[in-house]
Amino acid sequence: MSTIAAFYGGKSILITGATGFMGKVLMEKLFRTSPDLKVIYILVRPKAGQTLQQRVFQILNSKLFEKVKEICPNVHEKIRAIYADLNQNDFGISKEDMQELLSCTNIIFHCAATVRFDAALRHAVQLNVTATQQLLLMASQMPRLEAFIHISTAFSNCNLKHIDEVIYPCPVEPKKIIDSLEWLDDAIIDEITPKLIGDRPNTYTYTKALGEMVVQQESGNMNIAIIRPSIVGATWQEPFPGWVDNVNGPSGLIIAAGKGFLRAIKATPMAVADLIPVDTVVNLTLAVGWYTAVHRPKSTLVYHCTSGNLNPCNWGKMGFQVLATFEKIPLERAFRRPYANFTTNNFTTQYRNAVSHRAPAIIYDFYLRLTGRKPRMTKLMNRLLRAVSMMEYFVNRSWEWSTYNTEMLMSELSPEDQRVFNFDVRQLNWLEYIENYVLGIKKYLLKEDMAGIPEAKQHLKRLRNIHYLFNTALFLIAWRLLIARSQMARNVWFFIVSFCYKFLSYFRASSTLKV
Ligand SMILES: CCCCCCCCCCCCCCCC(=O)SCCNC(=O)CCNC(=O)[C@H](O)C(C)(C)COP(=O)(O)OP(=O)(O)OC[C@H]1O[C@@H](n2cnc3c(N)ncnc32)[C@H](O)[C@@H]1OP(=O)(O)O
Ligand SMILES: NC(=O)C1=CN([C@@H]2O[C@H](COP(=O)(O)OP(=O)(O)OC[C@H]3O[C@@H](n4cnc5c(N)ncnc54)[C@H](OP(=O)(O)O)[C@@H]3O)[C@@H](O)[C@H]2O)C=CC1
Repeated sequence: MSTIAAFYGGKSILITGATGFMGKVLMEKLFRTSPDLKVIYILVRPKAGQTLQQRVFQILNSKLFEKVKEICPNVHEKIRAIYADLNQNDFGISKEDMQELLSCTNIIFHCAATVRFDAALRHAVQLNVTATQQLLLMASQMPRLEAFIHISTAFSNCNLKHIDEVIYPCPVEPKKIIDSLEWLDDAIIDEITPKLIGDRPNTYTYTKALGEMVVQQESGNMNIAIIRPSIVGATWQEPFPGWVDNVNGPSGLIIAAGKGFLRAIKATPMAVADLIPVDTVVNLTLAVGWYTAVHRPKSTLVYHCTSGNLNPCNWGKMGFQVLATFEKIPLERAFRRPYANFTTNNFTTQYRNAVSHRAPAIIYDFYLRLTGRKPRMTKLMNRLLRAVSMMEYFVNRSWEWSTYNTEMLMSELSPEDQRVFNFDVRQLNWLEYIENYVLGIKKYLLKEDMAGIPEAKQHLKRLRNIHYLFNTALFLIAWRLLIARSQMARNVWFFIVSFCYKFLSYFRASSTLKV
C-alpha cells in the first residue's frame, strides 16, 4: 500500500485553481489514488455563463475523469465547490463556507494564478501576490492544517542563470508594491512596470517571485513548501498519455505549426527545452504535501520540478519530433504544410515573418474578400506573432536548476510510492513523450477524429501541389518581366532553350539508333 495515498485518506483538502490545467490533474490523481479522502474543497468562480455546479459537472464528465468515476463512483459527492473570486476581499466567500473551510481543512494546494505574460501589473499582483497573502492568512486560522503547498514557477528567478532551491529576495518588498498599487493610477503603474520588473521578461515571473517572498514572510509556524515547475506540458503516463486541455506554453505553438500558420520562430535549437509533464508535477506536489505534513521540515523547502539537469532535451530536437509526428498524424484543415524553421538571427526572423507569415495571410485575406467573406487571417497572424514574441525569451536561453530537495524527497519514498507517485523525469523518453503530446493535442484539445487522418493527408498533398504551382507561376512571371527588361536575361534564356532543344534532339537521335 502506498504511504502517500494512505496519508490523504480521510483528509479534507482545499485546492485553489482546481479548474485550471494543473488543478484538474491534481484532483484526478487524488481521487484515483485516495478514493477514501473526505472532501476536496475547490474555490471556483462562475465563468463564461456557467455556474459553479456546471463547471464541476463539465470537469467530472471529461475524458480526464473516466478512470476516477470507475474507482470512485461517488466522486461528485466528495467535491465541494465554494464560490470564490481571488480578486475580492476575503475572496467573496460566504461566512458559512469560510467557517467550514477554517475548521475542516487539513491540506492546502494553492495552484490559482494568472499565468498570462501580458497581465497588467495590478492584476498580476492581485492574483499572484495579494491572494497568496490572503490565503496564508486564512491558513493561519485553520487549527487542523497540516501542510500548505504553494505552486510557483521555475522561472520566478529567470533573471539568474543558476537557480538554487531557495527563496531569493526581490529588490522591492511585496508589501510596498501592494500598498503603492492601492493609490497609484493605472497609467502610472504601466509606466513604472518595466522599471519594477527589471531584468525579468514579464509581470508573470515578477509577481510569482513576489508571491514566494510573501509565502516566506507569512509562513508563521505553518508547514509550508513551494514547488517550482518549469514549462508544464501534457501528461506523460497518467491517467493516460498526452492529455492536455489548454493552449498555454508549447501547446499553442505546436498547434500553430501543425496548422501551418507558424513556419519560423526565433529560437536557439541547442537551448534546453525544459518541459515537464503535468502528471510529474502533480506526483511531486502530492509527495511534497505528504512529506511536509509528516516530517515537518524546520524551514520552507523549495522543490524544483524541472527536466533539464536530469534528462535534457533541446528545442531543435523537440521541433524535429513535432514535425515528424505531423508527417504521420497531420492536423485537419491545415492552412499550409507544417514546417518550422528555427533561427537565432533577427534579420532572418523579420524576413520570415514578412514572407512566411504576413504575406500568405494578406493573400488569403484578399482571396476571402474576393469570395465575399470577411478577412480574418491577418488579425489572427498578428495575434500569433505577438504570442510567439512573448515566448522568445524562454526559447533562446538555458537555465540550470538545482534539484537537491527533489532528489532528497525521491530517496525518502518507499519503492511503492516511487512507483505510484513517480516524478523521476530520468525515465522519460522524449521522442515518445512528444509524439504522445502532439497526438493528445489533436485528440483532446482540438477534438479531431482519428478517422479523418487520410483526408488530412490528402489535404496536405493538395496544399503541396498548390505550393508548387504558386511558386512556378511566380517564377515564370518574374522571369518574363526580367526578359522584357534585360538583354542579359534574354541571352541566358535563349541559351537554356537552345541547350534543352539540342539535348532533346540528341536524346531522340540516340534512342532511334538503338532501335
Ligand atoms: C515545431 C513547433 C515547436 C514549438 C516550440 C514551442 C516553444 C514554446 C515555448 C514556451 C515557453 C513558455 C515558458 C513559460 C513557462 C511558464 O511558467 S508560464 C505558464 C504558461 N503561461 C503561458 O503560456 C501564457 C502565455 N499566454 C499569454 O500570455 C497570452 O495568451 C498571450 C500570448 C499574451 C496572448 O494574449 P491575447 O492576444 O490576449 O490572446 P488570448 O485571448 O490569450 O488568445 C488569443 C489567441 O491566441 C491563441 N494563443 C494563446 N496562447 C497561445 C500560444 N502560447 N501559442 C499560440 N497561440 C496562443 C489562443 O488560442 C487565442 O486564439 P483564439 O481563441 O482567439 O482563436
Ligand atoms: N502552465 C505552466 O506551464 C506552468 C504553470 N505554473 C504554475 O502552476 C499553477 C497552475 O497553472 P495552470 O494550471 O497552468 O494555470 P491555468 O491558467 O490553467 O489555471 C489557473 C487557475 O487559477 C484560477 N483563477 C485565476 N484567477 C482566479 C480568480 N480571480 N478567482 C478564482 N480562481 C482564479 C483559474 O480559474 P478559472 O478557471 O475560473 O479561470 C484556474 O483554475 C500556477 O500557479 C502557475 O503559475 C508554473 C510553471 C509552469
